[in-house]
Amino acid sequence: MALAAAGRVLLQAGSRLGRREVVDGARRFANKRVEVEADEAAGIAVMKLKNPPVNSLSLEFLTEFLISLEKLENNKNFRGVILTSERPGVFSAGLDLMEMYGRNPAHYAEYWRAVQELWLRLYLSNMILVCAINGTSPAGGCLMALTCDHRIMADNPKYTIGLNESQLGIVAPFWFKDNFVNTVGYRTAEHALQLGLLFPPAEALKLGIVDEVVPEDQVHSKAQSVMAQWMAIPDHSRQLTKNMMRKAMADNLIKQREADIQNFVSFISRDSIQKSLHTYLEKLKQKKG
Ligand SMILES: CCC/C=C/C(=O)SCCNC(=O)CCNC(=O)[C@H](O)C(C)(C)COP(=O)([O-])OP(=O)([O-])OC[C@H]1O[C@@H](n2cnc3c(N)ncnc32)[C@H](O)[C@@H]1OP(=O)([O-])[O-]
Repeated sequence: MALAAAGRVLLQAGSRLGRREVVDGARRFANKRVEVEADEAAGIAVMKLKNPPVNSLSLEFLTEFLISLEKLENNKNFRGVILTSERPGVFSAGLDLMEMYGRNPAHYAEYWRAVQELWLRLYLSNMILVCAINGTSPAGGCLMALTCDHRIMADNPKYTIGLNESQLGIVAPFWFKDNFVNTVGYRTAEHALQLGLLFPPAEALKLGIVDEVVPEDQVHSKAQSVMAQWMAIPDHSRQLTKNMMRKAMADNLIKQREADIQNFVSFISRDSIQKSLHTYLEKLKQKKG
């Protein structure tokens, strides 16, 4: 119920943005920050993140992404989605730091609700989600990948993936942590989360953060062949199994959603946390210069 209500709010916000356009009938649609190549006959869509420069998960991005996802969910012909980046090199830089820095509590609350919604919608999706990780994917970017049923990463040692929040002086919330623990196991998660570790593809594969590492130019073909394998399983049995595996963890957030928002708002509003974010943003700037 709460999920549906939040979804409606996002849809209203999306139509206010007015940036959605339908291109080429049902086959392809795009808004400013997400491009969807939808092959209705095959039942598969490719969702490409395109929020330059680094696909950060801004509020506008989240709104547009959720609208596109809902559109696919509402069309029963679509059974599978491949998530990838329109910009090879960066899958997603994670949550948008500018949404969490120097804003007011109402903004933090609105932003956090949208981040929760992204996770819940992806994590509980009935569709098959395959992630084609064609670039670096820290923090929120890693979380998006973790919601998928299968993860394929490009074999480029420059790319990293993981939950690096503690390096920024912030803390991955319990549901990021739960999703990570359920993927890599408790001890690995405990170690990696405290140190905020980011892993290159070979290590990510060893730890089970990703399921496969393939040459960069084969990420998309591999994603298509993995999708074909998953599509061969009857939907009802796969969906019931997925729900059985995931429902309890999602329910844990749903039942304390408002408290989680309040926690985030009071945490991120602290002077010490704002200072940490300021320092991190300065570091990013210096790296550039
Ligand atoms: C409790 C909360 C839980 C939090 C979860 C999270 O996800 S926290 C997030 C944890 N995420 C991270 O720790 C990742 C931080 N980012 C990086 O490490 C690198 O940007 C990169 C490796 C992703 C790409 O390297 P690259 O050499 O291709 O690109 P570049 O470095 O030159 O950046 C280009 C521009 O983008 C800007 N910008 C970058 N990221 C963000 C962002 N998340 N947001 C907003 N802006 C961001 C950057 O400042 C610069 O702006 P400028 O100066 O042009 O105005």
